[in-house]
Amino acid sequence: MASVKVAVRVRPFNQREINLGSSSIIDMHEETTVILNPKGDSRTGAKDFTFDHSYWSMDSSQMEKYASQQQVFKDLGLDVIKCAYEGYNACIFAYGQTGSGKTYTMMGRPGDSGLIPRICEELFSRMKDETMVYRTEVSYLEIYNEKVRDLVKISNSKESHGLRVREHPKEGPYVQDLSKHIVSNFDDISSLMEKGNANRTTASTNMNDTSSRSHAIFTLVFSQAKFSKNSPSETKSKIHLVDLAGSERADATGATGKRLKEGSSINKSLVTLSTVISTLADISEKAGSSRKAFIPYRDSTLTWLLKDSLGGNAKTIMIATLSPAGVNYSETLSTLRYANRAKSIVNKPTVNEDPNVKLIRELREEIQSLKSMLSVRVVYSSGNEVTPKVKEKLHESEARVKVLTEEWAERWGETASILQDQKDLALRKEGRGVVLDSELPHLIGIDDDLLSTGILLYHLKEGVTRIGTEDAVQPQDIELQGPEIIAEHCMIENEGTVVTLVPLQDALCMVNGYSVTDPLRLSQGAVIMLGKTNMFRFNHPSQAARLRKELAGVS
Ligand SMILES: Nc1ncnc2c1ncn2[C@@H]1O[C@H](COP(=O)(O)OP(=O)(O)OP(=O)(O)O)[C@@H](O)[C@H]1O
Repeated sequence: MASVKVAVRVRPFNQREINLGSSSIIDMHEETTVILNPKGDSRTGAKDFTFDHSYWSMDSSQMEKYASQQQVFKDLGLDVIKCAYEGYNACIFAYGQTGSGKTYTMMGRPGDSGLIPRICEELFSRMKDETMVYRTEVSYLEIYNEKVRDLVKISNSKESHGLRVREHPKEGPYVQDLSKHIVSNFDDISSLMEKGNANRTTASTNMNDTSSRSHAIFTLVFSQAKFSKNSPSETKSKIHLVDLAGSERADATGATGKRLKEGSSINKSLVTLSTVISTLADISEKAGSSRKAFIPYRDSTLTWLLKDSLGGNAKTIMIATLSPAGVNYSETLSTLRYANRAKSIVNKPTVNEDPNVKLIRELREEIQSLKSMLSVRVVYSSGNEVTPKVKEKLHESEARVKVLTEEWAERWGETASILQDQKDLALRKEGRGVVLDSELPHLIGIDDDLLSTGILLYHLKEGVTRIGTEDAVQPQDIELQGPEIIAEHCMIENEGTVVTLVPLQDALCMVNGYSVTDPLRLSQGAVIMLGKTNMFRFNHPSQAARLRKELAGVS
């Protein structure tokens, strides 16, 4: 059980508020936030709220009071990193009036990054255990007018503007056909983030020049696996980092037409969020009551997708952002009340251990206890008829552990070797297909065996790649079989931009249907036949990119 952690943060005055001559209505002392009613007197008009953190970020020149992006990250971001490495799901969501600093807190500005980039950077900098295999997958979506849109993989098809939310019986709600990207370093994440941010729906409103009109959910799925002392461990943590669209009043934003429609959709999600939060808070406050309350997760796309983060299997942090200005008193008070309510929500986070690994661990525990049971029986009651049954159970469990461990190791071995190549090779989901991106020149096997189902991709490393059979005296980098393949058949020399096929000892080599006996420079898309049955397509990604550019310049 873990209560939702709640923080509030007040930003500096913006130009509009300065022009209006606004005075500050927010004060903070340690964890307490005090809001003054600009119309009341100091005695009757002050209300105070206590949170896990109250961040005063109004004026960076007041160093001792000022809460920087780094401070917020240290308190909240590091919690998320801890969850990721322990295998818990985590969620941070920023809530607040439009223009109050949600995007600044979550994403930040160039040179002054917010929680999301800092969390991603720290996640990678902690991947130090060399015996561990790490896997990080990213997706980025927005919910705009209640529809889910992929922010990284934008296509013009109608479907990508309204992806379906579905629910997996074990893994919970997910977005069907959302693109997922395996990333191997912070730069990979950064470029996805930039792409997604540029695609996010923003607009200028009276309250904020670049107001986010959508709810944005940046999701990291972080897995770790290790095989040590003959036993596997594998955990998976899902982290949602959420920048909500602003809560707003139509009169304050001056919204009409399209902006008003956005406002009502944003509010539909926020109203449902509010109902979900208050129902969950009621449940926790009336713990022990036998009545089962209905929680309307499905009433909005946002709450449905965040179901696990609200009252479920996740450690959740809410950060409520505030304007300091008196003109925003009622909005700010309502944000504080909302945040105060969220403090009561109790989640039920558990470590997400791979089910097979869990089973292996439990069986090992059982084996241990069976063994100690046996040793006690041997000492005190040998001849007892229960012993054969215990022995049989022990053998069964040991055999089962062996099989499960082998299966797991094989599966992880494959994943690990793909991840090893990850710098050059990226597997991404696109629509219903999977796209394999590689930056290095490579050969793709074109198999004429109707029954073969795998895809063969051979990277052509810098220097020489030897191709032949396993019988060759010198070990070959690519071993082939089949008619007319000789022990040392050919070499492929990769000198960066130039890749050359070098046939050896009259070996049967054909390129684009022509027999080749002398070294030949390969060009993008060439079809290579080695022997009578081994056919490959040659891809040179950087050459292809250059050709694409040239073609675009021509048309
Ligand atoms: N703590 C802060 N320190 C300095 N500037 C801030 C801070 N918080 C917000 N700002 C600035 O205030 C402006 C509005 O902030 P931001 O866009 O983050 O608001 P928002 O809550 O995301 O708004 P919306 O809901 O309309 O998207 C931006 O120019 C941002 O840089």
